[in-house]
Amino acid sequence: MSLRIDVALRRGGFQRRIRIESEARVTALLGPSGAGKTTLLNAIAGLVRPVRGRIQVEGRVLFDDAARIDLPPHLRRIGYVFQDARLFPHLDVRHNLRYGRHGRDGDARFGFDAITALLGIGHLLDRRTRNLSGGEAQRVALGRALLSQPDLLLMDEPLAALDEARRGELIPYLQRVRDEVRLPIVYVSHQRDEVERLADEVHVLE
Ligand SMILES: Nc1ncnc2c1ncn2[C@@H]1O[C@H](COP(=O)(O)OP(=O)(O)OP(=O)(O)O)[C@@H](O)[C@H]1O
Repeated sequence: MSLRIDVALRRGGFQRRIRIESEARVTALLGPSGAGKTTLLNAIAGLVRPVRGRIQVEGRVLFDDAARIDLPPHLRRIGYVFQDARLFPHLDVRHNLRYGRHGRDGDARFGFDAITALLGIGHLLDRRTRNLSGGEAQRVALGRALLSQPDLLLMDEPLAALDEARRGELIPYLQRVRDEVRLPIVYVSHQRDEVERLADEVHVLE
């Protein structure tokens, strides 16, 4: 796992240089509101353009202003899970999972059956998404992200919208993804205890 980031970011009046070098499976970004955590994830995903700098994931350069490299989001091979699941309300769980799937099942790194089993969502496939609990919806969102066959998974406070009990239910699934899926993960959170249960390395953005 390798992540090399050195970027200058600007959003309105916010301006910051962020440097992260990590070989960890799960790299956590911790820091107060407004520290730039979401902005950094968006820069990695290609949704925010850094003023300058370089972003390299697993040896692949996604952005390098000096070399004029700026891959569009759909070519970055990144899965993104947000605070809210953002599932498509008009599709059932199966079609949410199949949305954005790349490659054929046979040669896909993350297969449909393996991912639904890993996340314990096999029994939900025919359900409409509006009837899911918050934790179930997050597991489907995570499955959808993994089935897009990413090289890197970004998670922006995936537990923040859940109550304490649901949070406790979801954490073991996040640990399973960490342990059984060979994929670097960048995990944003406000909660140090949550980060300590999930991350190998913690970067604090002040
Ligand atoms: N589109 C925008 N236009 C102007 N300013 C922005 C924009 N997006 C973010 N900012 C500012 O950039 C700074 C960093 O925001 P960001 O959302 O990255 O912080 P964060 O660390 O993720 O915070 P939180 O934990 O509250 O999500 C904030 O001061 C925010 O107000």
